[in-house]
Amino acid sequence: MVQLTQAHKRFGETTVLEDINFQASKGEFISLVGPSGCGKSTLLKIIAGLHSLSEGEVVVDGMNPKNAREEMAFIFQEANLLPWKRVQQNTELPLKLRGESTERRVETARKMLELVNLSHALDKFPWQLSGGMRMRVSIARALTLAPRVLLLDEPFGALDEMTRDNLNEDLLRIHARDQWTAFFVTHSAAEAVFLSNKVVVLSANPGRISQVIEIDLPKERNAELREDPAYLNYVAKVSNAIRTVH
Ligand SMILES: Nc1ncnc2c1ncn2[C@@H]1O[C@H](COP(=O)(O)OP(=O)(O)OP(=O)(O)O)[C@@H](O)[C@H]1O
Repeated sequence: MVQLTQAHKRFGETTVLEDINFQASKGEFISLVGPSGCGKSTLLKIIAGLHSLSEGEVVVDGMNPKNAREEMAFIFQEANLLPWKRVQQNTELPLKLRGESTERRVETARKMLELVNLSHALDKFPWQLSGGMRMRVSIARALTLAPRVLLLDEPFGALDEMTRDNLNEDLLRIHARDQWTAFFVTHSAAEAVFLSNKVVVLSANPGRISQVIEIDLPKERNAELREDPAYLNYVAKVSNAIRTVH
């Protein structure tokens, strides 16, 4: 679904990403971790077609990312909701921009808001929501596009631990249903392990793939897993890989 071959990215004289070779198949959940500034966000933006490569190739579903934009959705740390629009209208926005009919927009947005447990909040404005609820709207809005690739840049970084854990579980439930391919940037080893089947550890200056850690845990994951020794071992392994990366 996503393939990077000999990918290099420079900003001016500075090489930010070097020699990135990686591929993700349909339905994989890949987390990107590594020290601050190692190029995680840049890598997501390259896959999204928002930055172009200096050398090498990136292919999304057989296409140049710029031609695959309709297949991808991006979720940022900020929910970026329009303050003067209600939850329902905020969620419909991408479909409106795509020129979908009102009927289809309304129906799809309602379904996605139901999926993120926000059916009770359709008429609220963003300022009437908690941080976790705003992020749920942001997820619902991205899902209206029925993406095949979902790119998430530290989406839960600003939330408290319990809200983050709940959202992680919801995200996995939706992933099991829809099977998009996910690239998820996080600073949390625990979050990366809980969500992913692979954790990519990047080193900094320049950003290179230091390790790919396969997470061999059951596909169905719930709150109980957080106390499982196998899960905790993986968290220790990923934490250690981030700490010792060079
Ligand atoms: N548009 C840009 N122009 C120039 N330099 C950039 C640009 N975007 C990012 N950089 C540089 O590229 C490097 C990687 O940035 P990036 O945001 O991808 O790192 P990151 O791993 O996501 O960091 P963090 O974990 O702190 O969010 C940084 O040194 C940054 O200053």
